[in-house]
Amino acid sequence: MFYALTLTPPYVSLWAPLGLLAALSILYAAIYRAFFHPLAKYPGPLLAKVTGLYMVNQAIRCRDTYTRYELHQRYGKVVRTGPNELCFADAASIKDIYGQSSEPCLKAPYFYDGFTLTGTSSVFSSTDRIGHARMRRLLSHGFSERGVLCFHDEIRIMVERYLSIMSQSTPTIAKTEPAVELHDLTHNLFLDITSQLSFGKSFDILIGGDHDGARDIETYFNICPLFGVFPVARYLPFGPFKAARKAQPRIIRFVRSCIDDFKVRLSQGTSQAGLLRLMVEAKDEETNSSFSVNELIENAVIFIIAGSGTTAATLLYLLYEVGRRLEIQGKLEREVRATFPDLDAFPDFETATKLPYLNCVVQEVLRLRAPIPTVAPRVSPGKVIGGEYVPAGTIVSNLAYTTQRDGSVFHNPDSFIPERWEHPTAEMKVMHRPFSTGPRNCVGMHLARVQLLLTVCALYQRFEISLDPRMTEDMMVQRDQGVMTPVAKQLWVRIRPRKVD
Ligand code: HEM
Repeated sequence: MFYALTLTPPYVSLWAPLGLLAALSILYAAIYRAFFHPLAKYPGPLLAKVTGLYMVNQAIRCRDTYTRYELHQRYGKVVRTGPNELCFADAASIKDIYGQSSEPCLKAPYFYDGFTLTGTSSVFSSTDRIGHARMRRLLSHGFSERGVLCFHDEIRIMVERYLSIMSQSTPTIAKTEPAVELHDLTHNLFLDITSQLSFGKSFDILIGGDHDGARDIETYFNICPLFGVFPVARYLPFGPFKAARKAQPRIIRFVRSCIDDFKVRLSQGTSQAGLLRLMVEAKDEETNSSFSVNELIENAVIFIIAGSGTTAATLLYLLYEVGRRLEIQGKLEREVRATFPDLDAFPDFETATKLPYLNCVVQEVLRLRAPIPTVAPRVSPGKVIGGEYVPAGTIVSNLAYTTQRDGSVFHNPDSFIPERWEHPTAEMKVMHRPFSTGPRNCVGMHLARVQLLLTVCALYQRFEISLDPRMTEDMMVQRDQGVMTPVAKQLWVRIRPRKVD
């Protein structure tokens, strides 16, 4: 022991000053960030002001959105959520951050760079203004409200399949247990539709069960948002990181083969309508360019990621919120059944989109249970945001989760009241943005609406639906993992096919 002690002085002399220097640098950075940084005047938790690890910890615990919301309740409409980050919840900054502008706040690369398979950007992950505008032009025709109506038949076929699986399950299960679980079935419906449109070939999970490509995409995209924040995570040799790395080349091979097959069918004149066809055939006049193969891969995959879980979660929450309120359910059923009385005639979108109460219900679900009300970070170019100058390079966002619950704009903000949308105020329209707003709003908004309205109309047209008593609010708490989905991953309902004399 004494021998050991006699060895310590040289180490002490080497490490002690280094340790002291490190401690002093950390202390200096913390004091600077808390009291002298250009963002020092903004309120927020002390820990968030001095280290980005505060919000990283919230994200790892799936509490990023909830924590930001709580911070807005505590500190007000502008909160410093990181050493170099401000999170807003007022009306003015929505336009300043996300609106069309000659000085736009571009998407923050640290967040969006992770969403790539090949190293090429998709329309979602692009952080470059000009490159992004080119992709939006290439996609604009097919994603327009008229454009997505070309996919009506593909969508109808899948929804018919979904309904038929439900009516088949009901009588057999009914002998012992008159309930059907809709969470997985609904996710599979939208995975099947989106893969049909994006890859020209459906996963067919509704009829065929598990699909390797779908599993790989889920494995990779559950982890890849971390790659932007911690690039080193791409190379970690264990657990989900390793699984994601292994899935990556398989996804690229799979999507490339779908594209190749599709091009053959296109040349033979046997291909169907869909997003892939739109992308393969699109030409941008302004740059005289088309999508490269890697851009086709990136975009086809991002449509699956951005388009299936979001639409599924919206439908599940609609069935849940409506199912809990008999009065609302009755009103919706009466509207749908009076409009589409013939059970053999599948509802059409042009009629469905004009149903006033249905539209109110969808708006209210998207207000209270939006799938992406989460942080959408942008970089300030150095401009006035929400009335104050925000220095260049500051990460800024405006949280829809908070604005859509603002009690000064939405009365009884935590209650589900579709009627509030019968006469929305101008402020409600600004604060409500489930599909975001401005040049980076959701390109798939019209497609989502077509899928949702057709499925909801067909469900209430054909079935008597009621919530199973086992459903509790705890099961439907939104799990905050980028896309907000029911934590229990279950929605149990009782379903009886309707009979009309
Ligand atoms: C109810 C369903 C949906 C909701 C609530 C929704 C919501 C959103 C939101 C909030 C954004 C902005 C995200 C950000 O800035 O980080 C977004 C972007 C996007 N969404 Fe959707 N989405 C839905 C369905 C879809 C569908 C069906 C597709 C395509 C098949 C799609 C494709 C995209 C893409 C590609 C972007 C990026 C657009 C760009 O940056 O130019 N979404 N969506």
